[in-house]
Amino acid sequence: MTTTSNRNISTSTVRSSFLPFLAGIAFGIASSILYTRVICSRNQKSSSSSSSLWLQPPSTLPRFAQEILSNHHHTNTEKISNDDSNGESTNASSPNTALSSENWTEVRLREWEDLNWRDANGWQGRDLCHNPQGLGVRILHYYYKASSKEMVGVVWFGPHAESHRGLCHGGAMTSLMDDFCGHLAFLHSTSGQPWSGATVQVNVSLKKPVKVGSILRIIGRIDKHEGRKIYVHATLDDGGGDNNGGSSIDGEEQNKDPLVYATLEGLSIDGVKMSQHEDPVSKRTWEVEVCEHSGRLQRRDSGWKLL
Ligand SMILES: CCCCCCCC/C=C\CCCCCCCC(=O)SCCNC(=O)CCNC(=O)[C@H](O)C(C)(C)COP(=O)(O)OP(=O)(O)OC[C@H]1O[C@@H](n2cnc3c(N)ncnc32)[C@H](O)[C@@H]1OP(=O)(O)O
Repeated sequence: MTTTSNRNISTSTVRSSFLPFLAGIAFGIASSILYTRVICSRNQKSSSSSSSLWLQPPSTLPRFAQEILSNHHHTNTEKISNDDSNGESTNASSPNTALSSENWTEVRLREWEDLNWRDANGWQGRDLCHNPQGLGVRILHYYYKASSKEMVGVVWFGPHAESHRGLCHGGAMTSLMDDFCGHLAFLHSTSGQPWSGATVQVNVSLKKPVKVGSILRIIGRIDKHEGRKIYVHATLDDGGGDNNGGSSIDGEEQNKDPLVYATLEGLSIDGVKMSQHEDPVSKRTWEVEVCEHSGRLQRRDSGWKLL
């Protein structure tokens, strides 16, 4: 009898001390599940929204960029030559007014777009300014006009160009200027050889901080060609609209004076053979033709015809 009652007492004591313990464990598990679900989903939401915002340029480009793109429809084919006419008008107007002309050609290099081809043909990595997956500074489009030796580009400053909080590194702007100077010089090069030339001076004046995520315009021209020296002037600006990743759609914004972020005085040397490959890739030529998809005139390298 005594034994039974002792057992009953001890069982009920165990139960009464275990129940709160079990309840505590259950509560703990439930709260940690709840915490994980709520907090993680919140984190996932914020990280997925930031990645969709930052990992690609915005799908709607600012007005100036849309205008640059829409002004380059063309229906004629023409054969490339290294003289300045190229069947294009000889209007030596300022870069801004020249944008209304149809005689700009989009510049396309296979090594910027076809990464498998790039890897198979001796490149070791990705282009600093033209990597289609790049998150630093990325040139989305370049247009060249041989008659006036001008070029214009649409540029995206991605999340990996950041320096000060929310603002881009001056080196991102300078890399862009280096690329612009090199391309303008090589497009105009007398040698006609691919990748034959080098930028030797990039004097960049940084005028305003660029926000991460901005889409800006780079526009410039060859000022002087003295022997092998090609002098380039360029401006990085907002194209006359809102620079914050998308311009205002109303017409007033469009007519504002462009906000200048940086200017370049650059020098490239024509005909320098920087890399010593001797293969069909190094013997490419520029070709100007209408793109079968967009109907737009393009200046692209003949490497598109190589396997
Ligand atoms: C065809 C279609 C198919 C498609 C093909 C694609 C085409 C590609 C198109 C687009 C791609 C564009 C990609 C652009 C990428 C951006 C550009 C870069 O990143 S380039 C890499 C960074 N730059 C360097 O690494 C240079 C380093 N420097 C050097 O290696 C040497 O300085 C070199 C080889 C350039 C010197 O060349 P020397 O020896 O042939 O020439 P010397 O005689 O020294 O100079 C010639 C003239 O230039 C002046 N000069 C040279 N360097 C100078 C400097 N730093 N400042 C001022 N003047 C300089 C000299 O005083 C001389 O002038 P005086 O003729 O005597 O009046």
